[in-house]
Amino acid sequence: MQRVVCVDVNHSYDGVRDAVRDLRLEIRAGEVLALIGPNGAGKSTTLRILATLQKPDRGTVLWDGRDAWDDRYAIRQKIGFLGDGTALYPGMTAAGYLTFFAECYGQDDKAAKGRVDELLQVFDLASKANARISDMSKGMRQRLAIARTLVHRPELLLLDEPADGLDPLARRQLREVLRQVAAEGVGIVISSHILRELDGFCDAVAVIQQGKLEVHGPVDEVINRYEVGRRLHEVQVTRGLARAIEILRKHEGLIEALLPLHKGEPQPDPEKDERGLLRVRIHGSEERAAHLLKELVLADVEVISLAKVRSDLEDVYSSLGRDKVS
Ligand SMILES: Nc1ncnc2c1ncn2[C@@H]1O[C@H](COP(=O)(O)OP(=O)(O)OP(=O)(O)O)[C@@H](O)[C@H]1O
Repeated sequence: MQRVVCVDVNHSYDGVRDAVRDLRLEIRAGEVLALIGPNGAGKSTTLRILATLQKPDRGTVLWDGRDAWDDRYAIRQKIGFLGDGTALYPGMTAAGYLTFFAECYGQDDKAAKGRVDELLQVFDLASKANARISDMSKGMRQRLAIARTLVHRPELLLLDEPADGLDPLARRQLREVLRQVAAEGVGIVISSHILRELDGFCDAVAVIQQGKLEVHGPVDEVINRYEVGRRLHEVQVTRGLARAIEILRKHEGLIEALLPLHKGEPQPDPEKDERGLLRVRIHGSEERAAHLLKELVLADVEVISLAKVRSDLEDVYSSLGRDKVS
């Protein structure tokens, strides 16, 4: 697979409300696409349509230019899918479960054993190979479910909220595994309503709200388009904190937060403390930021730096929320 494209995909379950509307998405080989949206936004529906488990009412999914629905039986062999209610058979062992799926995909005993051992290692489950699924923790079961999606070396991996139930270490491990899988040329779509999980890990992002795609593109491009990166700045003050606040307050809505200069230090009190970190949103040109810095320095405020904060997807998301409200 080189490219999977959704072309104007629409779907409604009840004929009244659109679960997804005019969806245009593109997934490329080796790319991790984050599908982000609140509950009920249409993420699972999108993934099910991409997996050819749901026929869209209108529009098509093209798999290297060919209609995926028409070719669905062949295409399903190339897809790894983790749905939101993936069944695990509690009486099976971890190794038995993976072997069962490897055999379903037609692997002979030797190939199946090799692949199962490899996946148990990768997902840190080797010591649980012979444990019954019913005796495994939620996180282990989730790792096993994800391992199952890779048994047949898919070309497109579709994961619906895969980090659900994983602790922070397991989440990091999952990100590392998925980056390796992507590096082998697999296209990955991963849905979540928790943005922090996906920031800094995916190549492209699609934000979906009420069935409609709000943003789609490479992460950096999306962040730049929303200009959130350019707006948020941090001013590190070592002397003259109260004066700095007074000056910045003259510019309405500028100050977002006052924080300690270093993590772990107490919250500064501008009446007593000289040092602090101010988070400010500077709209407009770079010259405006330079001008503010000059104003601070001329007022004898000692500033270590006034610098842009690299924005993350969280900012894009909340900026979208603001756009919608206003
Ligand atoms: N099987 C179904 N029958 C009827 N309506 C459905 C069905 N599945 C989803 N919907 C509706 O379609 C809309 C989109 O749901 P979907 O599950 O795709 O969203 P989601 O973004 O995955 O949400 P969540 O994060 O809560 O899983 C919702 O309004 C939901 O109620």
